[in-house]
Amino acid sequence: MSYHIESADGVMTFTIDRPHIRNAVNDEIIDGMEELVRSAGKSEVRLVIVTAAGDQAFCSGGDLSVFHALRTEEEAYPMLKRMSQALYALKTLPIPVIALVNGTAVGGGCEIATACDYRLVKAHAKCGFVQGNLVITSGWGGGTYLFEALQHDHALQMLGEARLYTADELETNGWATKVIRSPKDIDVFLSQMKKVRPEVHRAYKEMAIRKWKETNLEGRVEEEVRRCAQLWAEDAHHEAVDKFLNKTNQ
Ligand SMILES: CC[C@@H](C(=O)O)C(=O)SCCNC(=O)CCNC(=O)[C@H](O)C(C)(C)COP(=O)(O)OP(=O)(O)OC[C@H]1O[C@@H](n2cnc3c(N)ncnc32)[C@H](O)[C@@H]1OP(=O)(O)O
Repeated sequence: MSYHIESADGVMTFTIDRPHIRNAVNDEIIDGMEELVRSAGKSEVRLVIVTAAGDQAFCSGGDLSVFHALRTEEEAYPMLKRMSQALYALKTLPIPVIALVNGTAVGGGCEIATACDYRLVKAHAKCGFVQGNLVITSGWGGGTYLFEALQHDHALQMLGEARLYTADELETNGWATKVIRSPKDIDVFLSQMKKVRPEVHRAYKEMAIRKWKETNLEGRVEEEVRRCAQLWAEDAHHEAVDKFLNKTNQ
Protein backbone atom coordinates (compact mmCIF):
# COMPACT_ATOMS: atom_id res chain seq x y z
CA MET A 1 0.00 0.00 0.00
CA SER A 2 1.38 3.43 -0.95
CA TYR A 3 -0.25 5.21 2.01
CA HIS A 4 -1.67 4.67 5.49
CA ILE A 5 -4.44 6.43 7.38
CA GLU A 6 -4.41 6.17 11.17
CA SER A 7 -6.56 7.77 13.83
CA ALA A 8 -5.81 8.33 17.52
CA ASP A 9 -7.16 10.83 20.06
CA GLY A 10 -9.04 12.82 17.41
CA VAL A 11 -5.94 13.16 15.20
CA MET A 12 -6.10 11.57 11.75
CA THR A 13 -2.69 10.99 10.17
CA PHE A 14 -2.13 10.40 6.47
CA THR A 15 1.28 8.92 5.64
CA ILE A 16 2.63 8.62 2.11
CA ASP A 17 4.69 5.43 2.04
CA ARG A 18 6.90 5.20 -1.04
CA PRO A 19 10.30 6.24 0.37
CA HIS A 20 12.27 4.37 -2.36
CA ILE A 21 10.94 6.89 -4.89
CA ARG A 22 11.02 9.86 -2.48
CA ASN A 23 7.28 9.46 -1.76
CA ALA A 24 6.24 10.46 -5.28
CA VAL A 25 2.48 10.57 -5.86
CA ASN A 26 0.92 7.81 -7.96
CA ASP A 27 -2.78 7.09 -8.60
CA GLU A 28 -3.04 5.08 -5.38
CA ILE A 29 -1.94 8.06 -3.31
CA ILE A 30 -4.55 10.22 -5.04
CA ASP A 31 -7.11 7.52 -4.06
CA GLY A 32 -5.74 7.78 -0.51
CA MET A 33 -6.07 11.55 -0.42
CA GLU A 34 -9.69 11.18 -1.51
CA GLU A 35 -10.26 8.60 1.24
CA LEU A 36 -8.61 10.93 3.76
CA VAL A 37 -10.86 13.90 2.99
CA ARG A 38 -13.95 11.66 3.18
CA SER A 39 -12.91 10.16 6.53
CA ALA A 40 -11.71 13.42 8.08
CA GLY A 41 -15.21 14.85 7.74
CA LYS A 42 -16.35 12.78 10.75
CA SER A 43 -17.14 14.84 13.84
CA GLU A 44 -14.70 12.97 16.12
CA VAL A 45 -11.70 14.09 14.03
CA ARG A 46 -10.29 17.35 15.40
CA LEU A 47 -7.16 17.69 13.31
CA VAL A 48 -5.37 16.11 10.37
CA ILE A 49 -1.65 15.52 9.89
CA VAL A 50 -0.19 14.83 6.44
CA THR A 51 3.30 13.33 6.47
CA ALA A 52 5.44 10.64 4.82
CA ALA A 53 7.59 7.63 5.58
CA GLY A 54 11.30 7.93 6.29
CA ASP A 55 13.26 11.08 6.86
CA GLN A 56 14.66 11.70 3.38
CA ALA A 57 11.54 12.97 1.65
CA PHE A 58 8.08 14.31 2.35
CA CYS A 59 7.08 14.07 -1.30
CA SER A 60 8.83 14.53 -4.66
CA GLY A 61 5.61 15.50 -6.46
CA GLY A 62 3.94 13.49 -9.18
CA ASP A 63 5.54 10.14 -10.05
CA LEU A 64 7.16 11.12 -13.33
CA SER A 65 7.80 7.49 -14.26
CA VAL A 66 4.01 7.03 -14.34
CA PHE A 67 2.64 10.44 -15.33
CA HIS A 68 5.16 10.92 -18.16
CA ALA A 69 2.91 8.57 -20.14
CA LEU A 70 0.41 11.47 -20.26
CA ARG A 71 1.46 13.31 -23.42
CA THR A 72 -1.30 15.74 -24.37
CA GLU A 73 -3.26 18.47 -22.61
CA GLU A 74 -6.35 16.25 -22.75
CA GLU A 75 -4.46 13.36 -21.12
CA ALA A 76 -2.74 15.47 -18.42
CA TYR A 77 -5.80 17.47 -17.39
CA PRO A 78 -7.82 14.67 -15.70
CA MET A 79 -4.86 13.65 -13.48
CA LEU A 80 -4.11 17.26 -12.52
CA LYS A 81 -7.80 18.03 -11.98
CA ARG A 82 -8.40 14.97 -9.80
CA MET A 83 -5.49 15.71 -7.45
CA SER A 84 -6.40 19.41 -7.38
CA GLN A 85 -9.93 18.48 -6.26
CA ALA A 86 -8.57 16.23 -3.50
CA LEU A 87 -6.26 19.02 -2.30
CA TYR A 88 -9.06 21.62 -2.46
CA ALA A 89 -11.15 19.29 -0.27
CA LEU A 90 -8.17 18.93 2.09
CA LYS A 91 -7.68 22.70 2.23
CA THR A 92 -11.34 23.34 2.97
CA LEU A 93 -11.75 20.68 5.67
CA PRO A 94 -13.45 22.43 8.59
CA ILE A 95 -10.59 21.50 10.94
CA PRO A 96 -6.88 22.40 11.13
CA VAL A 97 -4.65 20.48 8.72
CA ILE A 98 -0.92 20.20 9.48
CA ALA A 99 1.81 19.16 7.04
CA LEU A 100 4.60 17.48 8.96
CA VAL A 101 7.34 17.94 6.39
CA ASN A 102 9.69 15.14 7.41
CA GLY A 103 12.14 15.64 4.52
CA THR A 104 12.53 17.07 1.03
CA ALA A 105 9.37 18.36 -0.62
CA VAL A 106 9.48 19.34 -4.26
CA GLY A 107 6.99 20.08 -7.03
CA GLY A 108 3.60 18.62 -6.15
CA GLY A 109 5.01 17.74 -2.71
CA CYS A 110 5.19 21.46 -1.96
CA GLU A 111 1.64 21.80 -3.31
CA ILE A 112 0.36 19.19 -0.85
CA ALA A 113 2.09 20.97 2.04
CA THR A 114 0.85 24.38 0.89
CA ALA A 115 -2.74 23.09 0.83
CA CYS A 116 -2.37 22.51 4.59
CA ASP A 117 -2.97 25.20 7.21
CA TYR A 118 0.37 24.70 8.96
CA ARG A 119 3.76 23.47 7.78
CA LEU A 120 6.05 22.00 10.44
CA VAL A 121 9.33 21.57 8.58
CA LYS A 122 12.14 19.37 9.89
CA ALA A 123 15.42 21.27 10.03
CA HIS A 124 17.16 19.10 7.40
CA ALA A 125 14.29 19.33 4.86
CA LYS A 126 14.77 21.28 1.65
CA CYS A 127 11.68 22.31 -0.26
CA GLY A 128 10.94 23.96 -3.57
CA PHE A 129 8.43 24.57 -6.31
CA VAL A 130 10.79 23.10 -8.92
CA GLN A 131 8.13 22.67 -11.62
CA GLY A 132 9.74 25.50 -13.62
CA ASN A 133 12.72 23.21 -14.28
CA LEU A 134 10.29 20.85 -16.01
CA VAL A 135 8.85 23.77 -18.03
CA ILE A 136 5.46 23.50 -16.33
CA THR A 137 3.79 25.40 -13.51
CA SER A 138 2.27 23.92 -10.39
CA GLY A 139 -0.87 22.06 -11.48
CA TRP A 140 -2.58 20.80 -8.35
CA GLY A 141 -3.61 24.21 -6.98
CA GLY A 142 -0.47 24.74 -4.93
CA GLY A 143 0.59 27.90 -6.78
CA THR A 144 -2.77 29.49 -6.06
CA TYR A 145 -2.51 28.45 -2.40
CA LEU A 146 1.01 29.85 -2.18
CA PHE A 147 -0.26 33.32 -3.17
CA GLU A 148 -2.84 32.96 -0.36
CA ALA A 149 -0.23 31.88 2.19
CA LEU A 150 2.77 34.11 1.49
CA GLN A 151 3.45 37.75 0.89
CA HIS A 152 3.09 38.26 -2.91
CA ASP A 153 6.78 38.80 -3.72
CA HIS A 154 7.88 35.84 -1.60
CA ALA A 155 5.36 33.56 -3.36
CA LEU A 156 6.29 34.75 -6.84
CA GLN A 157 9.99 34.40 -6.04
CA MET A 158 9.58 30.85 -4.69
CA LEU A 159 7.61 29.77 -7.78
CA GLY A 160 9.86 31.62 -10.22
CA GLU A 161 13.22 30.51 -8.83
CA ALA A 162 12.32 26.80 -9.04
CA ARG A 163 15.05 25.91 -6.54
CA LEU A 164 15.29 24.17 -3.18
CA TYR A 165 15.02 26.39 -0.10
CA THR A 166 16.53 25.49 3.27
CA ALA A 167 14.24 25.19 6.30
CA ASP A 168 15.61 28.46 7.66
CA GLU A 169 14.85 30.25 4.36
CA LEU A 170 11.35 28.75 4.46
CA GLU A 171 10.79 30.13 7.95
CA THR A 172 12.01 33.55 6.81
CA ASN A 173 9.75 33.70 3.75
CA GLY A 174 6.75 32.51 5.76
CA TRP A 175 6.19 29.07 4.18
CA ALA A 176 7.33 27.13 7.27
CA THR A 177 5.13 27.71 10.29
CA LYS A 178 7.89 26.29 12.45
CA VAL A 179 11.23 24.57 11.91
CA ILE A 180 11.30 21.28 13.82
CA ARG A 181 14.68 20.76 15.48
CA SER A 182 13.63 17.93 17.84
CA PRO A 183 10.55 15.65 18.21
CA LYS A 184 9.65 17.69 21.30
CA ASP A 185 8.89 20.69 19.04
CA ILE A 186 6.06 18.70 17.42
CA ASP A 187 4.61 17.70 20.81
CA VAL A 188 4.72 21.31 22.00
CA PHE A 189 2.93 22.54 18.85
CA LEU A 190 0.21 19.87 19.08
CA SER A 191 -0.37 20.18 22.81
CA GLN A 192 -0.73 23.96 22.48
CA MET A 193 -3.40 23.42 19.79
CA LYS A 194 -5.20 20.79 21.88
CA LYS A 195 -5.54 23.24 24.78
CA VAL A 196 -8.22 25.03 22.75
CA ARG A 197 -11.51 23.24 22.22
CA PRO A 198 -12.20 21.77 18.75
CA GLU A 199 -15.29 23.92 18.17
CA VAL A 200 -13.14 27.06 18.44
CA HIS A 201 -10.68 25.72 15.84
CA ARG A 202 -13.63 24.86 13.60
CA ALA A 203 -15.07 28.36 13.95
CA TYR A 204 -11.76 29.97 12.93
CA LYS A 205 -11.36 27.60 10.00
CA GLU A 206 -14.87 28.52 8.85
CA MET A 207 -13.74 32.17 8.67
CA ALA A 208 -10.88 31.25 6.35
CA ILE A 209 -13.10 29.03 4.20
CA ARG A 210 -15.67 31.85 3.89
CA LYS A 211 -12.95 34.14 2.51
CA TRP A 212 -11.73 31.47 0.07
CA LYS A 213 -15.28 30.92 -1.21
CA GLU A 214 -15.91 34.66 -1.58
CA THR A 215 -12.69 35.06 -3.57
CA ASN A 216 -13.45 32.06 -5.81
CA LEU A 217 -10.42 30.04 -4.73
CA GLU A 218 -11.81 26.96 -6.49
CA GLY A 219 -12.16 28.82 -9.80
CA ARG A 220 -8.62 30.17 -9.51
CA VAL A 221 -7.32 26.64 -8.91
CA GLU A 222 -9.13 25.49 -12.05
CA GLU A 223 -7.29 28.16 -14.10
CA GLU A 224 -3.99 26.91 -12.65
CA VAL A 225 -4.83 23.30 -13.57
CA ARG A 226 -5.76 24.27 -17.15
CA ARG A 227 -2.60 26.33 -17.69
CA CYS A 228 -0.39 23.54 -16.37
CA ALA A 229 -2.12 21.02 -18.66
CA GLN A 230 -1.36 23.26 -21.66
CA LEU A 231 2.34 23.53 -20.75
CA TRP A 232 2.45 19.78 -20.05
CA ALA A 233 1.78 19.06 -23.72
CA GLU A 234 4.81 21.06 -24.93
CA ASP A 235 7.96 19.29 -26.20
CA ALA A 236 10.13 21.30 -23.78
CA HIS A 237 8.34 19.68 -20.81
CA HIS A 238 8.63 16.15 -22.17
CA GLU A 239 12.32 16.69 -22.96
CA ALA A 240 13.00 17.93 -19.41
CA VAL A 241 11.23 14.90 -17.88
CA ASP A 242 13.13 12.55 -20.23
CA LYS A 243 16.36 14.09 -18.95
CA PHE A 244 15.32 13.58 -15.31
CA LEU A 245 14.24 9.99 -15.83
CA ASN A 246 17.36 9.16 -17.86
CA LYS A 247 19.58 10.98 -15.28
CA THR A 248 21.12 13.17 -17.95
CA ASN A 249 20.13 16.59 -16.59
CA GLN A 250 23.44 17.36 -14.84
C1 LIG B 1 2.74 15.90 -11.65
C2 LIG B 1 2.35 17.11 -10.93
C3 LIG B 1 3.39 18.18 -10.91
C4 LIG B 1 2.83 19.31 -10.11
O1 LIG B 1 1.64 19.64 -10.26
O2 LIG B 1 3.54 19.91 -9.32
C5 LIG B 1 4.68 17.64 -10.31
O3 LIG B 1 4.78 17.28 -9.18
S1 LIG B 1 5.96 17.55 -11.40
C6 LIG B 1 7.18 16.62 -10.50
C7 LIG B 1 8.11 17.51 -9.80
N1 LIG B 1 9.08 16.72 -9.13
C8 LIG B 1 10.33 16.63 -9.51
O4 LIG B 1 10.76 17.21 -10.48
C9 LIG B 1 11.11 15.74 -8.59
C10 LIG B 1 12.39 15.40 -9.10
N2 LIG B 1 13.15 14.70 -8.05
C11 LIG B 1 14.23 15.24 -7.49
O5 LIG B 1 14.58 16.37 -7.77
C12 LIG B 1 15.00 14.39 -6.53
O6 LIG B 1 14.68 13.03 -6.75
C13 LIG B 1 14.73 14.75 -5.06
C14 LIG B 1 13.25 14.69 -4.72
C15 LIG B 1 15.31 16.14 -4.76
C16 LIG B 1 15.45 13.71 -4.15
O7 LIG B 1 16.82 13.64 -4.46
P1 LIG B 1 17.71 12.43 -3.91
O8 LIG B 1 17.46 12.26 -2.45
O9 LIG B 1 19.12 12.68 -4.37
O10 LIG B 1 17.12 11.13 -4.58
P2 LIG B 1 17.17 10.64 -6.11
O11 LIG B 1 17.06 11.79 -7.04
O12 LIG B 1 18.34 9.73 -6.29
O13 LIG B 1 15.81 9.82 -6.18
C17 LIG B 1 15.69 8.48 -5.70
C18 LIG B 1 14.90 7.69 -6.72
O14 LIG B 1 13.58 8.24 -6.79
C19 LIG B 1 13.29 8.64 -8.12
N3 LIG B 1 12.40 9.81 -8.09
C20 LIG B 1 12.52 10.88 -7.29
N4 LIG B 1 11.50 11.72 -7.51
C21 LIG B 1 10.74 11.16 -8.46
C22 LIG B 1 9.53 11.56 -9.10
N5 LIG B 1 8.91 12.72 -8.81
N6 LIG B 1 9.01 10.76 -10.02
C23 LIG B 1 9.60 9.59 -10.34
N7 LIG B 1 10.76 9.15 -9.77
C24 LIG B 1 11.30 9.93 -8.83
C25 LIG B 1 14.66 8.95 -8.74
O15 LIG B 1 14.58 8.89 -10.14
C26 LIG B 1 15.50 7.85 -8.12
O16 LIG B 1 15.23 6.66 -8.83
P3 LIG B 1 16.36 5.51 -8.99
O17 LIG B 1 17.60 6.20 -9.51
O18 LIG B 1 15.77 4.53 -9.96
O19 LIG B 1 16.56 4.95 -7.62
